[in-house]
Amino acid sequence: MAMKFDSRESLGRSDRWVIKIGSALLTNDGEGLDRVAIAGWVDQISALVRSGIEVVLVSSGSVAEGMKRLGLDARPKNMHQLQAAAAVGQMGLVQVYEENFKRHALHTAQILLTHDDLSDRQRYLNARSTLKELIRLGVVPVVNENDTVVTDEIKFGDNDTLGALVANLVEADLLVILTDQQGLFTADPRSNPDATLISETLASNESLDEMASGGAGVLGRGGMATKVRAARLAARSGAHTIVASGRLEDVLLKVSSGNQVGTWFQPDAQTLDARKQWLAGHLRAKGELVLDAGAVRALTEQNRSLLAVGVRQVSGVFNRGEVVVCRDESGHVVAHGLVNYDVDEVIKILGKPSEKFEAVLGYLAEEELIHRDNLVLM
Ligand SMILES: Nc1ncnc2c1ncn2[C@@H]1O[C@H](COP(=O)(O)OP(=O)(O)O)[C@@H](O)[C@H]1O
Ligand SMILES: N[C@@H](CCC(=O)OP(=O)(O)O)C(=O)O
Repeated sequence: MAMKFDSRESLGRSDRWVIKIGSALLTNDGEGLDRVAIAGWVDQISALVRSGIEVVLVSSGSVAEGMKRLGLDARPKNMHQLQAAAAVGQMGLVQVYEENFKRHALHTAQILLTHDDLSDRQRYLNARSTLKELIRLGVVPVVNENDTVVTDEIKFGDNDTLGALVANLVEADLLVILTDQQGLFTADPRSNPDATLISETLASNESLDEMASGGAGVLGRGGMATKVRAARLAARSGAHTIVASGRLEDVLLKVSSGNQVGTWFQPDAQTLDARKQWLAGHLRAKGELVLDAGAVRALTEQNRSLLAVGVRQVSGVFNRGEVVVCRDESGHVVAHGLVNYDVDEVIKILGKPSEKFEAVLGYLAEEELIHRDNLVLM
């Protein structure tokens, strides 16, 4: 299958972009938001919108701005202090975007999301419809994590992941991640001055993990590791990702003219349909199943449904219809799927063939524990 965007030029002309601006870039050396820099990105985004590109912005910066407003020197360690700082700072963040987009006669909209919003199918579909309607109206949505209500268990934590899931949600062609480095280097350039910039790669390239293992900056959350992961998540809906420096002059306009800036992560040929992308995007599931080697082969090599007979262990609390993670016996994630039985029932039927279900449970709801239509390999 020919790739839809086979050159920087064609990608630069694509219709729908998600642009993520990271904490490391947005903040002025711990002095709150860098308003001059933000005004510059807004000028560029406005030019893109005027040229017909639909843009959803994912912006970090609430914690950094909140820290400044509350007079805090260091990022709070205490969860509630952090959430309070985010709540205060989010006001400043949307204010800056609103003011700047107004200069270009463009409206903005605030969208705050949590992981739960995207795990629940109905809320996911609602978020999608609202974002698409805003785009249709020519409004620039400004998305951030809803830091005030998230807990450790349910947070995205870094906005790269959020950006990728938003790219899936709106079926973007391109995810642009602006950060404080020129792109992905062969090693963390902060500690490896000889590292070189990767200019293009397949998102699935496994050697990227080692290169990106260097951690984040002082204010950033995930470093390059979450950007590589984001590129892979975005690739599931066929989106390309460019990681580039937000400090490079006219960086977004350069991307749109097809200049070779940053690192271009290309998706593999195969993309998932929208429902399977939603399944794949579950980063934290309600439960886990451990599969034996035969079940792993049935899923990965033969494209079969998961039967209870191949399941060795179950954990978590889940009901029929919820998403569970399937792992092999060494702990590697093999698949995500919508399970056909509640956890109490799975405990009773695991390791058993389907014809025994009736004797054990008193009924047979489905032969498969997870039907292959509801399974996505990871
Ligand atoms: N291989 C690499 N190439 C480039 N940057 C890397 C690499 N490994 C780690 N990093 C670090 O990732 C940081 C950017 O991530 P992060 O601090 O999370 O920024 P942001 O807030 O923009 O997401 C850079 O400052 C850099 O030091
Ligand atoms: N939601 C947080 C952003 C989290 C964060 O810093 O992420 P990232 O920009 O990916 O390093 C905030 O607005 O401060």
